[in-house]
Order: sequence, then C-alpha cells, then structure tokens
Amino acid sequence: RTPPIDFAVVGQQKCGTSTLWANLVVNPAILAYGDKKETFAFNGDRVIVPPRCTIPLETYIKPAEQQRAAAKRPVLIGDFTATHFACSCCPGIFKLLNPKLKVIVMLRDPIYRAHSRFVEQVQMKKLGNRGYRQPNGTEVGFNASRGFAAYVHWALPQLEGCVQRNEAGEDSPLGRYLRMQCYMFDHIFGFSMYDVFLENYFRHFPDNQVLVAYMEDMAEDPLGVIRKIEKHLGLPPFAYDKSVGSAVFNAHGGYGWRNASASTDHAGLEWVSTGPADEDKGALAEAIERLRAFFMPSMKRLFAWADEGRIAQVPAAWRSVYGRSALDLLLGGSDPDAEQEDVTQPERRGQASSPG
Ligand SMILES: Nc1ncnc2c1ncn2[C@@H]1O[C@H](COP(=O)(O)OS(=O)(=O)O)[C@@H](OP(=O)(O)O)[C@H]1O
Repeated sequence: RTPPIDFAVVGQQKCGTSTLWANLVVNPAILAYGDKKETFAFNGDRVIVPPRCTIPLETYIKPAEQQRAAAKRPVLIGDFTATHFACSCCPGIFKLLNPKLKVIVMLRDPIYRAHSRFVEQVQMKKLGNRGYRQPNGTEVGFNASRGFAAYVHWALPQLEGCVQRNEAGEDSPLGRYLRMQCYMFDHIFGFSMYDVFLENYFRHFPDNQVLVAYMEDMAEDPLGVIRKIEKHLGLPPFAYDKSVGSAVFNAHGGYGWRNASASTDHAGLEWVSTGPADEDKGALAEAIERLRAFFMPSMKRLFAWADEGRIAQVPAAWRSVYGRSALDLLLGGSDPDAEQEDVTQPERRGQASSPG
C-alpha cells in the first residue's frame, strides 16, 4: 500500500511555514494534502491535550489516496500543518502512516516566534481565552491589554513550575513526556521550546529523515532553502518563477495563509506593538532578558546538534543571542568571535524595528 503522505512540514507555527507552502506548491511534483495548508489532522491550532491522534486513520488515508489517483502524475503529497511539531503523539502516528516519511521543520528565533504568535493572538482577540472544547492553557485569564512583557511574567512561572514538578522523572520517558506536555499548554512560549519537540521527532525518525531549516535563512535566500528541501525530498531542482521569495505570507498586518505581503515592505523579523503596555521599553527589556535565559538551555542543545551535524547549522545571530549567559561572559571573558548583541534592546536584534 502506498503511504498516504510522503512528507510533512510539521512546523513550527509562526516560523514561515505559509511562505514555504506557497512557494513549494508551485512545483508540479508536490501536492499539499487536501490542496490546503493546514489539515489540523492530529493537532489543532491551540492547546489541544491530548491531540487528535486517535481519529480513525482511515479518514486521513482515503482522501490522500484519492488525491494521488486524481493527480494522474507522480507526486509527493505533504501535510503542511504547523502544529504537528508541538504534538506529543504526532511523530508516532506519522511513523505508522509512513516509516520513510520525510519530515521538515522550520524554526525561527524563539523570542521572535513567541512574539509573532502573541501579536497574532491579540489582534485576533483570542489571547487569554479558552479554545472551543480545549483545556485551560497557560494564557487563560490573562488580560491581553497588559501587553507582551506582562505575559512573560504571567506565563513563564507557570511553565517553570510545571517543569519543576515533573523533574522527578528526570530522563525517564515519562518525565520527558510530562515536561513536553508542560510546553504544549502554552502556544506562545512553550511552542518555542524547540529541542523538546525536535527530540520527540528524533525518537521516531532517523536524523536523515528530519530536515531542519530556518526562517532567517529563508528571508535571506529563499531559493537556497527550497533547494535544500527538494534535495531532502529527492526531487530534481524545479525552475521556479523569479517571484519566489518576493512575498511573505501570513505576516502581521495581513494574516491568512494565502495572503502575501511584498517582502520589500515587510520584514518578518519586526517588533510590533499591540498597545500602550508595549511602549514601556524598560519592562520589555527586562522581559526579553528573562526570555533569553529561559530559552538558552534549549537553544544550546540545538547548537550542539548543529555542531554534531545532526541538524543544519543555525543562523549565526542565534549564537550571539543565546550562546553565552551573563555568567559565561563573567567567567569566560569576551569571545572575540562572537559578536555580542544587546538583547535588552529588541530593536537592535536582527532586522527588528523599535516597538511602536
Ligand atoms: N521570507 C520571510 N522573511 C521573513 N519573515 C517571514 C518570511 N516568511 C514568513 N515570515 C514570517 O513568518 C510568520 C508567519 O509564519 P507561519 O506562516 O508559519 O504562521 S502560521 O503558523 O501559519 O500561522 C510571520 O511573522 P510575523 O509577521 O512576525 O507574524 C511572517 O512575517
């Protein structure tokens, strides 16, 4: 039996997956499952615990088989649901569906990703509410008008508390699973804990079936990223239109998977204000420093995997932001190779512009 899907772009949510989808589906050798971006087949948009891995798989397999037959040409079918990354049971289901599945993970600076999701959820008036038929996530009860910095202080203690409570399991499979669930309850910060979710995929798939790409690289060299993906999928290079990379999809100010903004007038790495509370630069700087410390251990694991060749080399800016703690700097002195960025000034990070 031919597996229903050949590849899956599993996320991460808010890391440029819509742009990737819009660019890739131009290639006649590629079909998006169901001809749409998100299937949400095994995980929803927000806090879904447990995710939907118990759906009758037949309902997923049959439409894919029909789509393949209807194509009347050899195609690779891919599921582009960006929330399948932060999903405890998804890799297991995918492995069942296709043990040779090619997995693609797109990542982005974790603070920018979190901020992008925060802005989107505030603008869509969803932040702070409980999703339909979903359990209480970390955000529930938070008054979104209090701004990003306040959300950091609201959410991080909850995440840290959850992880601490479950640290007794240490490295046991149960301990790891419980800690992953902590992060699944917060689609703002928890979903940026990339190492935990990547490790979950590595537990089910060999390294060479998992390609990790970066939004920062896509912003700089879109065709370069597409070529890497084609290679990963075993496809020859396709002659894309010159317009590839000239648009950014699903960006703030123009949400929608099919909604394109010109990349010349829109930088994806942009710090956006959601209201008066976000104008307090001191509070923002303190919150960002807290986030940097929060993500640092996770990011250092990614750096180690990149150095071991398990994943592609991370964007250089990540190392200067997350590579060294204040203590490292104090004890180790300055690193002449690492350009130190002042992460307390969000407008100086990447191509960010000043809040407000
Ligand atoms: N090429 C390129 N360069 C820079 N930035 C880019 C690019 N492509 C996508 N983006 C930014 O990615 C964010 C949308 O990510 P997703 O499409 O994965 O979002 S979603 O999960 O489908 O909701 C969204 O970020 P924000 O605008 O900060 O919200 C996009 O602007």
